[in-house]
Amino acid sequence: MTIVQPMTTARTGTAEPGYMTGFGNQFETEALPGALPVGHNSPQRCAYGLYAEQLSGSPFTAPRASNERSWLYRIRPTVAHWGAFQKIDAGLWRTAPCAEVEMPIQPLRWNPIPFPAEGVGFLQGIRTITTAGDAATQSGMATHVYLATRSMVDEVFYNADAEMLFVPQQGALRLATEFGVIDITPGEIAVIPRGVKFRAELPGGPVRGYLCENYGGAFTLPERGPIGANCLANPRDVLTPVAAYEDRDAPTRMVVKWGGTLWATELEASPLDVVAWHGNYAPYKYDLRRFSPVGPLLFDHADPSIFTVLTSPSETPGTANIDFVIFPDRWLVAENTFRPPWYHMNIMSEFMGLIYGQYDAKPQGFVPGGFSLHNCMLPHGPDMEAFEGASKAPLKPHKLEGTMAFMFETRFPQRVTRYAAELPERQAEYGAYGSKLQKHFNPGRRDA
Ligand SMILES: O=C(O)Cc1cc(O)ccc1O
Ligand SMILES: [Fe+2]
Repeated sequence: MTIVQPMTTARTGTAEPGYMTGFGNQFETEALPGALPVGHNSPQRCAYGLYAEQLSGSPFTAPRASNERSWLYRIRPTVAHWGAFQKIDAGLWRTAPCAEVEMPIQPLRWNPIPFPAEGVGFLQGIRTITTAGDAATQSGMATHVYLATRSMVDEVFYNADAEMLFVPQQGALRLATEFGVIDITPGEIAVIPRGVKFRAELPGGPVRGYLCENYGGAFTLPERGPIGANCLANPRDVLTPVAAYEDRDAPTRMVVKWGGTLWATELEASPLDVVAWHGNYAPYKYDLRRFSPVGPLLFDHADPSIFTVLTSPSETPGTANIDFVIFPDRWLVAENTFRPPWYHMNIMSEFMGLIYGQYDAKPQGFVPGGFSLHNCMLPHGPDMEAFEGASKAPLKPHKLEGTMAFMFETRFPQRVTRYAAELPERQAEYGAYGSKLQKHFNPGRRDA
């Protein structure tokens, strides 16, 4: 297999080899000198006999701030691969709308899903936990756990239904994409835009992680408002790969997810054959430990939106199709304050996962690799242990360390799949965790 290493790496500062820094830039990168046309998108004949192809992530007429497209200079155009397709089994992968089971009204929580003893490939290992909205109307999302013990070999995939946000929890994942190669390990995330072909490889053994399929507006960095120009996820820490192509004439299976169905076709060559590209529609990665949290410096617990890494906007300003929020290492300093999350009910619905460490609202039972769902307008908050501990803890500055929980929060109710509802890892007793909270009321004692 030929993976041609990049010749140009418009690298600055702290970027790792093979990546360019910045978010939403107009990037340009070429793996052969002169492969990118200068001042031109579509010359009569492209250098090296390449084909030019535009990949549009937004309508042509989208406003500049949300207009996304790239030009790809490739060995064969994608349409050259368009042979006979066969519908294939989507396994445990589901697409919204998906009303397989009644929506439970309880809070739900699961232990980590174990690896199947017989091993599993990457696409077959995607297990849908929740779906929300409707992929066909380009709104909503699906949450999944991915489990894989085998790399994709002679196989590539693209998703026409959704942008894909990968959140590794165990093991290193290599995403060999049309735009270049992205390596991620737990603590990092990667986003692959809708329509971008890739192959998932496991350089270090089995992988498990969380995956959010975003059917709606492309993820972007949230506005910072009065926070100003710095902190939260800084654009310079977002990394986009430089061009790297395969000139590989070997039978390759291409799987396409389109309209909730998986389709497969046999190609005579690898379609990861983009020698050069330019534009602002491209995959990227980000190390969540670079997130600079901003929080309450004197009293009270702020809304978790202060920890938004990426947001998928809807047509209603401030009402996200999805917010991707993290709970990273940080200092808790608030005085005379109950420091963990408050008890609450929320119009948005909250899927949470734990990458590593302990989550302060649920110190036990919510374990790395596990996940929970607190749906639209269903009450939740710290469990009894967290409440009792935090109500009595001395309020010295305290550092939450070695922890990384996250939330996929959406404006739409999330439906669990039959698979998730029936998983043996579902914690049957979790729904009643709130009933352990004690009555402390004492009308005769104001400073109870
Ligand atoms: O429910 C949760 O644990 C997530 C969450 C955290 C927080 O600090 C405030 C609100 C919220 O929904
Ligand atoms: Fe919540």
